Amino acid sequence: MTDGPTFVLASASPRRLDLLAQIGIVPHKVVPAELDETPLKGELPRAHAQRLALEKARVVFDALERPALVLAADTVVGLGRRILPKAEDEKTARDCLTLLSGRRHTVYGGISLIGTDGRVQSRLVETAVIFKRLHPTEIDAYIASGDWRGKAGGYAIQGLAAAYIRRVSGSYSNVVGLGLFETAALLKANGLGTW
Ligand SMILES: Cc1cn([C@H]2C[C@H](O)[C@@H](COP(=O)(O)OP(=O)(O)OP(=O)(O)O)O2)c(=O)[nH]c1=O
Repeated sequence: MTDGPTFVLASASPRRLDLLAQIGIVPHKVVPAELDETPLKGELPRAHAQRLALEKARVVFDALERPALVLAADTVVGLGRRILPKAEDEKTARDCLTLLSGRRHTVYGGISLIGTDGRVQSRLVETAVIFKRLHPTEIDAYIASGDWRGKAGGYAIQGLAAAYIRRVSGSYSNVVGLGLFETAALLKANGLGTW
C-alpha cells in the first residue's frame, strides 16, 4: 500500500483480506486477534457482533509497538434473538442449516476502526438473508462440500450455499465478512483509499 497511516488488519480471515483487496486496500500488517468468542449470557446477536469487533481491534491495537490504524470485524448470524455458532464440525453445520431452512435471518457485521490517536469508530451492518426450504438431501450435499467449515451460521454465501439463497437484502460483502461500503467510508475518513 502507498501513502497514509500504517494500516493493520486485525483478522485471521482470508476473506476479509480478499474483500479489502477488492477495494484496493492491502494492509501493511495482518495480525489475528486471539480472544474468546463465546457470547455473554443473554447477549443478543447485534451486541455480540459489535462487542467482538471492538475487542479484536483493541487487543491488536494494544499490542502494537507504535500506534497504527487498526481494523477488525465480526460476522454474526442471528436468528431472532439467537446467535448461531461458527460451524467447526458437521453436526453444528447441519443444525444451523436445519434452523435456517425456509427462513429469514439477519447477518450482523460489527466493524471497528481504532485510529492512530486511539479514537474508536464503529459501525454495525445488517443484511437480511432468506434461505429456500432445504430438503435433507440438499443439506447432505452441502455438508459433503465442507464449505461450511469456520463459517458463522454454517454457510458461506460466496460458495455453494448461493444455490439455496433466495434473497439478500442489504450489503452482500457484509455477509461474506466485511461490509465494504461502510469500511471504505471509515478508511477514507482516516486517510486511506483512493476513492
Ligand atoms: C455467513 C457467512 C460467514 N462467513 C465467514 C466470515 C467470517 O470469516 C466467519 C465468521 O467468523 P468471524 O469470527 O467473524 O471471523 P473469523 O474468525 O473468520 O476471523 P477473525 O475473527 O480473525 O477476523 O464466517 C463467510 O465467509 N460467508 C458467509 O456467508
